[in-house]
Amino acid sequence: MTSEDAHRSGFACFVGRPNAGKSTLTNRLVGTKVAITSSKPQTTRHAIRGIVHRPDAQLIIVDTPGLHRPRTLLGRRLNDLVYETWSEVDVVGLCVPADEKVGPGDRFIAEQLKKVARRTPVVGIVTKTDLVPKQQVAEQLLALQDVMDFAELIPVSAKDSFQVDELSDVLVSQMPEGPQLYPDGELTDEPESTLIAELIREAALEGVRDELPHSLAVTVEEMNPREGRDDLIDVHALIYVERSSQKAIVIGRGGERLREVGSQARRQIQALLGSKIYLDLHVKIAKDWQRDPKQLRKLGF
Ligand SMILES: Nc1nc2c(ncn2[C@@H]2O[C@H](COP(=O)(O)OP(=O)(O)OP(=O)(O)O)[C@@H](O)[C@H]2O)c(=O)[nH]1
Repeated sequence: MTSEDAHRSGFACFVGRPNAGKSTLTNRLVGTKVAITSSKPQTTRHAIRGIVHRPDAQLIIVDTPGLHRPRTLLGRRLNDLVYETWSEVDVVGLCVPADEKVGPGDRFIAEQLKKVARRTPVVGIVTKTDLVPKQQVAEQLLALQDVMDFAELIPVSAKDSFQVDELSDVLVSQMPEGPQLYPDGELTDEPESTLIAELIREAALEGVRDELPHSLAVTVEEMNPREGRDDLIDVHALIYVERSSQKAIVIGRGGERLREVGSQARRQIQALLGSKIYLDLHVKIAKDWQRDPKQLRKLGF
């Protein structure tokens, strides 16, 4: 093998302001749903890895939470996690949606990238190109070029799969030569319970008020095959909120919302596990958990 066609492997992560399309792009690259997506900003909390298997390369994608003004202990921990990720990966993709002007938010992220991860190459990605005419994509690429020094610039649409393979090529070209790091067929190294908790959180966030997202956390307390049956798994999970008013929102009138959340999450979890599940969901109040180090640890932060 010459170095031209040697196997490459490494880590990539996407950054960008909330709603830039990072999770959707990760899912499209990996080809299955691993990171949660939502029209609400800042819903990605865990560094979920999706793995792209190619004959010539293995690309591990780390999906970081959004950077934001740290008002709580959780906010600070999330930002630290972002900075740590940036300096450890082989390449960062800075995502800017085609349908929104390049602005102070993007420049702020670029400045942080230059400071924290000077040695990490950055690829500029214009996302959601399906939403605007070609001319506007070209203009967006030009505007993005002024933000920082990019290793490469590329427009993509996760929705239409436009240029997604090309993006994969560009990211792989920044990886060092190296062997496959994960076995074939593995899509993510997150434990199943974390993915399940994320799916429940996603379902619980659907259609609720803007202030709720950061107050919601989900833990899977237990997950066991039903005794005497090999086709059913019992999953017991807790949804944590901070106040009784939030508990009321999540549960809904007569428990209606919680039932909807449960049945939506159940469908997704069944697809993930390939098995029937019984989902037992409870809502608990953990007062001000975002400010309490002990509670944060318990919830996995
Ligand atoms: N039309 C179109 N919409 C997209 C595309 N990619 C993402 N979206 C939508 O944009 C919204 C945000 O997408 P996400 O992937 O959740 O964005 P994100 O950057 O991960 O968001 P945070 O987790 O909040 O940081 C969702 O409603 C997606 O459906 C795309 O290629 N085309």
